[in-house]
Amino acid sequence: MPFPGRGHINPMMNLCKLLASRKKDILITFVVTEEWLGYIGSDPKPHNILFETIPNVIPPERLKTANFPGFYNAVMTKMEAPFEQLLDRLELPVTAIIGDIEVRWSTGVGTRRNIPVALFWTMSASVFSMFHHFELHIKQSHAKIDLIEQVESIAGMSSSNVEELRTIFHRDDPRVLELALDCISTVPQAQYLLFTSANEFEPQVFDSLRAIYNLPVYPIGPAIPYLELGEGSCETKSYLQWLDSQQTGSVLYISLGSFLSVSNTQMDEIVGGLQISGVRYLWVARGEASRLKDRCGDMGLVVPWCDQLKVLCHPSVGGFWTHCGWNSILEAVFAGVPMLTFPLFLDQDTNSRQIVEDWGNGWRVNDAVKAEKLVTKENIAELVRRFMGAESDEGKQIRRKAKLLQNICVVAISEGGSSAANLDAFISSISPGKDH
Ligand SMILES: O=c1ccn([C@@H]2O[C@H](COP(=O)(O)OP(=O)(O)O[C@H]3O[C@H](CO)[C@@H](O)[C@H](O)[C@H]3O)[C@@H](O)[C@H]2O)c(=O)[nH]1
Repeated sequence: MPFPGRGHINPMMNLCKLLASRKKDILITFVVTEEWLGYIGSDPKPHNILFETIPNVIPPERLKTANFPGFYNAVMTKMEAPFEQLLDRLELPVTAIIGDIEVRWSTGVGTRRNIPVALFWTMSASVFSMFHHFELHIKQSHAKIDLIEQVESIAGMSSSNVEELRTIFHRDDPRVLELALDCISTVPQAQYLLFTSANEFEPQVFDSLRAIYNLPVYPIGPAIPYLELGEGSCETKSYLQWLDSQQTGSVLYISLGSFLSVSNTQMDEIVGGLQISGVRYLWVARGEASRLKDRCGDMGLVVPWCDQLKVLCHPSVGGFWTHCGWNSILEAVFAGVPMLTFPLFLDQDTNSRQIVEDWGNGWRVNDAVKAEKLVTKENIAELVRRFMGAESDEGKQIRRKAKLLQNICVVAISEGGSSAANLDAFISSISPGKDH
């Protein structure tokens, strides 16, 4: 049961494909709303993953951004009953439920029906840990989340995390933070905890989570579509052909996420800055693609959507300007591409810091804490030129770090690697006949 959003459905489907590839006789029912079946129903998938739907009981995707707290709340309150009705209709008994933590109610369903539940977290383990410690602090001090305004420190949390929580509290709707914390509080009722991360990406955090929770913690990631990289239809996409005609490492790939947009003024500065920089770029701009196309001239290609992992793995792509959604970051890590970070929402400031300060495979475009401030086209041009330039020592350094992390990633998902072993351990523990 994924949360209905691109950044959640994709990793959940990738997780299911990984499970199906390692256990041929598994049968997976992937539950989506009727609206989401329309978006992903015809995507290729193995025969042992089946779609089932629940009615459109939540607001449609096109209204999501206008009232995200309302949408988030609807997922947590309206989907549980139709999900249970669906369970009653299924022919085969369910041996395990994998539920996105952010649907909140899957552990309740599992407990009532005596079905083991694996909760799946689609952000980083570091963000999970930050929310966990904040939730604990609030519970223990009987305070409301606006206590983040006054506190200097919280046990188990770095001062950067406290600052990032403050940013989330101010910039995003506090109701979203409150609901996310509520979801985290359900984790002790689950039987397993799954992450789309690799143990080696956030080793101390995973150690501490294993000490906190009395249940198996499995980092199985990255849950990105690497199994399908070699596949594809015969027709080559025009943007891949365009990339074929560019020089190695010369193209900056830009994507600012699947559902939030930046202000028009900031967008104008980004377009202006790219033009001045002289760097070639491929920009995924969804609804804004046609407006941007007219203004980008012949240095850039603007498309509404692309096969992102294929693009990041293309040899012509030398950098990624990202809004820091966790899936996009994992794809860049897998591809060994350094990042320019431009966080906009919830976990993205923490992700940006992880890239810039912990991993060293990227630079910031905007300062996380002062994200409201406009970044001018002059600053953008200078940064992009420096970032993509082949010669500078600092540029070489982030590219070296990106390759190092890529190697760690490849080892983790290869046979005998930590993520592959965790997938097998999870499969074995939910297989019939095992004692949960
Ligand atoms: O042209 C495109 C653009 C995006 N994608 C895919 O869309 C997904 C986007 O996911 P992500 O990068 O995580 O961004 P969001 O959709 O914005 O993710 C939401 O969910 C994430 C996981 O919970 C959070 O980290 C983010 O902050 C939150 O905005 C990824 O799988 C991309 O590969 C494409 O395939 N083609």
